[in-house]
Amino acid sequence: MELHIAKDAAQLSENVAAWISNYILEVLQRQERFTFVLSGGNTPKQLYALLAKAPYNQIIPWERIHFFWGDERAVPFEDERNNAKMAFDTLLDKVSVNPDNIHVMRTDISPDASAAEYEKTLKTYFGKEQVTFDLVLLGMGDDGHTLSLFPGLPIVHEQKAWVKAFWLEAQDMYRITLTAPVVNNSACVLFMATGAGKAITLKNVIEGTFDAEKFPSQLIRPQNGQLHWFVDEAAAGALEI
Ligand SMILES: O=C1O[C@H](COP(=O)(O)O)[C@@H](O)[C@H](O)[C@H]1O
Repeated sequence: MELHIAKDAAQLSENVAAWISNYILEVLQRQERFTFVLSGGNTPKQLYALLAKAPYNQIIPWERIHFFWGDERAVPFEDERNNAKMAFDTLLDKVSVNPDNIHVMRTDISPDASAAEYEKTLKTYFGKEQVTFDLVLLGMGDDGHTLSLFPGLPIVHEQKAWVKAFWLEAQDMYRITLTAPVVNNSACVLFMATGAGKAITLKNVIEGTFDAEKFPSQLIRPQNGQLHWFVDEAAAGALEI
């Protein structure tokens, strides 16, 4: 695991934008297409806005990138809480992506149907054996959740399904999420976490004993890939390093 600490959230977003851009360009020297899994929530908004502007809007070959989502809130696309809408508003509507390469988790059908359809999409793209994303961008909630893997819920233990929908009582909505084993097959996973509100949880996730039931972000350990944590000083405040 590599830990990268930035002064604040703005600097963090700059650092991640530069890192991702270099990584995409490097990987695309070896292969034709790049698979990029986007996260939702607040943390990546600044990053997406930066990627949509110079120099990144010009140097990244956007038409060669396939976009996927790590999780979705099952609310209509027009709803501000919809993770895909946030990515369209901040990034995808502003760069020259190929619309056929954008693979959203649908919220206009039932959550279970959407999860089944997404799993089919992944199998069509990657083949039936396993998914290997080039880059998975993740956030971590103050409670230690990542994707839609929330503390204390059965979804944390899912080993078989690649994508699953479930009712999230605490937020009065369905969630659709990739599962931990799928993400752990990726070539690279990059977490972003900012703010003092995440400091104690981050310490538990990175330095604490393994308790995925309590801190699902601990489940993310790519088997053969890289794991990067990009955090700001406020989030890193309780770490011992
Ligand atoms: O609900 C979600 O939360 C996490 C973390 O969000 P943040 O607002 O603390 O950055 C996010 O990564 C996930 O995609 C989203 O659905």
